[in-house]
Amino acid sequence: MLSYVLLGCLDPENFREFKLVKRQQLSHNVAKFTFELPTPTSVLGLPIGQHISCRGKDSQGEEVIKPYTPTTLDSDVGHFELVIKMYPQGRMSHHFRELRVGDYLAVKGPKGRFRYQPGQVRAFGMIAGGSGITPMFQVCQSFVN
Ligand SMILES: Cc1cc2nc3c(=O)[nH]c(=O)nc-3n(C[C@H](O)[C@H](O)[C@H](O)COP(=O)(O)OP(=O)(O)OC[C@H]3O[C@@H](n4cnc5c(N)ncnc54)[C@H](O)[C@@H]3O)c2cc1C
Repeated sequence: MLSYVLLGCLDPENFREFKLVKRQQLSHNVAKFTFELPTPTSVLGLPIGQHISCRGKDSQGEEVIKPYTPTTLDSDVGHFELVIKMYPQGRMSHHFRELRVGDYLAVKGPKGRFRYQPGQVRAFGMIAGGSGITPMFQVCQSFVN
């Protein structure tokens, strides 16, 4: 775990820019965004159960910062993915709707108090709605791995 923190690409104090390399539409208002890490062996450095802050501009050009949970783990090297539901009038949704391959996203983290250690508990109960599935998906993936 410590090595992930040391080698991770996140900075809890400053935003860092990551390049969008793939955008895949999953439904009419949900898309998967794949961002490149600095090297093919880099890890994001996000403890399981934690999230990142993403910074963008709304339709008025004003800065907006919102939390998101990558659906990838640190075992996925060289990239990380975000699955985003875009709301018609959502402020950060506007930023993601406009984001094109080759653009950069400003990200800061890790954020959050919950930290899951594999084997920490015998059973997990989860309740999630809509895009709230993303943190659950992250923890579920770590069970499977
Ligand atoms: C820990 C955490 C992790 C998260 N992870 C994810 C994730 O992985 N993926 C994901 O998609 N989301 C995730 N979210 C939710 C995310 O942070 C945002 O809340 C979400 O993307 C909406 O932000 P927004 O700025 O686009 O919408 P907002 O601007 O906050 O709008 C929210 C709602 O209000 C409506 N609205 C806004 N303005 C108006 C208006 N003028 N008139 C009428 N309606 C209006 C919008 O249409 C929308 O339905 C996460 C949240 C948390 C707390």
